[in-house]
Amino acid sequence: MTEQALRLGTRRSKLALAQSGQVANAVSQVTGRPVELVEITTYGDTSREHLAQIGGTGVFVTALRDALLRGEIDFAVHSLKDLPTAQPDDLVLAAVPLREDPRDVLVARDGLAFAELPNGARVGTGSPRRMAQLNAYARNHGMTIETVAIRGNVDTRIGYVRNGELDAVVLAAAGINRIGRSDEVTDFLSVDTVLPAPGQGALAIECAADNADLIAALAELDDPLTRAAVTAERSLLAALEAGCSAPVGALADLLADGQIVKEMRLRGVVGTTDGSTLVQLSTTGPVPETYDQAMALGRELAAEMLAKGAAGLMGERAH
Ligand SMILES: NCc1[nH]cc(CCC(=O)O)c1CC(=O)O
Repeated sequence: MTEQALRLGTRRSKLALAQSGQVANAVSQVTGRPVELVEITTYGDTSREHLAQIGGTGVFVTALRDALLRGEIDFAVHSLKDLPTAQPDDLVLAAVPLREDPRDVLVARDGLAFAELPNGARVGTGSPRRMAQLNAYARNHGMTIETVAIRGNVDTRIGYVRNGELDAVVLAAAGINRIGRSDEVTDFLSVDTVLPAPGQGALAIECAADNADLIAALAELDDPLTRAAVTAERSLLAALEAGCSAPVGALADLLADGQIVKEMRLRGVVGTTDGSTLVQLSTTGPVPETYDQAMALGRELAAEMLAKGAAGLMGERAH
């Protein structure tokens, strides 16, 4: 008798299907069971509004979570950066696999790097976080750029450069890699210039809290250091009371002395979208061994950023 297939709920976008396909293979290896993809349309997929306007929080995940709670699917794969920081009691993040490249990248005409863009260049991004940091960099380097609010899937956004409407667009490296279009990248933006969104480049595998057998099996796909890093980043976001469409960047990484890992560093930034003001700070602490320690690192940095006026820069709160 063949074992019953596990049902993996996924969005239908090319990116979602690519990352769900990868996870499906990994899950079928660790469980020995076949995995079947169940495609689900979310509000974020159908709404044509700008994410900053619809609030951002959870627009890509609510329909998947509802399907989990109704028992229509066994687990769901999300881009961690799209996941609201509040975790519902009846669902658990069973695994956060090893994160891939967390950076943002530029896709520009004529192979241009960001610093080579001509004055007046039109740079497309729907993300207030990217706008704030790109505009701040431009101001500090005597460049003038015009950030243009766009949205749409990765192919659509690259299309704006191809058809000449924009000089460049900014995307997540992880997304462009996962759909196999990394040869379009003309510049990898240093995290010293643009801190990524909290959780960027990481996936989250979520299932119902009462599904103990599946939770135990999925735990094999968890990467504890990725989980510690994204937990600190998301704790910062939560403590700033910001949503995923707020102009907040964060990245946790490990500081090593030779081969020996010494500390975890958490960097954070909040700014106005015109780039005229940025609050950018970092803190370090022991490499977290528990969820609570990772959370504490994020809260500590948030407190320092709030003391420097971060709250006043976030504009309208998503919630
Ligand atoms: N905002 C949508 C979104 N959610 C996750 C990714 C990319 C993959 C990731 O960060 O894991 C993207 C596209 C992008 O920002 O370019």
